[in-house]
Amino acid sequence: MALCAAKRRLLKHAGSCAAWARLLQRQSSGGVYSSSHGFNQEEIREKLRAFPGGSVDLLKQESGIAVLTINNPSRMNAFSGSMMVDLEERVSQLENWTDGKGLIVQGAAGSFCSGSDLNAVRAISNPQDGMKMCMFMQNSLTRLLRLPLISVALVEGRALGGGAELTTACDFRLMASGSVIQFVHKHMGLVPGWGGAARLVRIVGSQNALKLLGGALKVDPELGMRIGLADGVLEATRAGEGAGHTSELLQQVENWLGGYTKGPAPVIQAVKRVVLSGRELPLSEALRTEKDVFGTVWGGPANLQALASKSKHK
Ligand SMILES: CCCC(=O)SCCNC(=O)CCNC(=O)[C@H](O)C(C)(C)COP(=O)(O)OP(=O)(O)OC[C@H]1O[C@@H](n2cnc3c(N)ncnc32)[C@H](O)[C@@H]1OP(=O)(O)O
Repeated sequence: MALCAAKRRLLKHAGSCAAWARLLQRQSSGGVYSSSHGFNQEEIREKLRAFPGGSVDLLKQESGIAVLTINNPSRMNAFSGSMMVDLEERVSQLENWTDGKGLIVQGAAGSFCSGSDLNAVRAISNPQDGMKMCMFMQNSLTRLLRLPLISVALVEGRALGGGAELTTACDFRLMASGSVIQFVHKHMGLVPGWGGAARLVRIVGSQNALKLLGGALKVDPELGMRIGLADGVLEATRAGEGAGHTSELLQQVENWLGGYTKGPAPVIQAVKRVVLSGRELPLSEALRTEKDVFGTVWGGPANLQALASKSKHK
């Protein structure tokens, strides 16, 4: 009898593993463009690598929270071509991180990101190359937002242009006092192209998005909180800027994120998946996905443990 129950549990677990694999496939293969759209990833990678400088660094921590750092301080963390390729590679690593629960995206040395590197932009200003860069970055940022991790942008200093778009590819944004998010595209004769407009509308609504893009408004933490672009304001206790100041802010963000990532990785990842489905899919498809995700945690170790401990939620 006990053997049968154990076998049933094992079969159920195998079944949920298969469901899990299907979900991973469905949600993380998730770029927007493929070869059917004339998108040749290898070709654009090669082109982008011709504009080197800076890096995008990934630190995966035992806590299940990773830190992704946009690192090009001499250009206010602008994205060179090679950094765009780096970003895509880091997203791939995060897609395969089974123990992951949360992600913090930050800029190095006290500033978030000043968008695309204007030197690279000038060199690829022809429409064909611009489209390719745009598709490449849309794919990477869409995959970033679709990671089964709860993500937060730590906005310190300035997030301009593509940097502002990057903040919208995270689930949450926490703004340090004195920081600014600004969609400066209009001043550059542009509109967002990294998916930032589509995501912004979903975050702040079309009225606010139109104001932010049409006016190239500077969003400080106060305005950010008012329109729902910011989810919190970070106040450092140390005066000024510098390494201590930055690591104090990072610690504050880790603590904040810890409030949402406490628990086993499969459960936290399942939470992100059901919210992501609700956000992106038509209702009937979202409901079916929710059922599949539910199947991955129902009768799982955390669920059985909670049942055994007769937990109460007072
Ligand atoms: C679809 C994507 C669309 C886009 O992202 S378009 C790009 C939008 N971003 C911009 O236009 C940013 C332009 N930069 C600025 O406004 C200012 O540099 C910024 C960020 C406010 C900082 O101002 P300051 O604090 O006065 O510092 P600064 O101007 O002396 O800058 C320090 C060094 O960083 C460089 N830098 C800043 N942003 C850059 C960028 N995006 N691409 C390439 N280089 C960039 C800047 O040129 C300067 O370098 P250098 O010391 O003169 O060699």
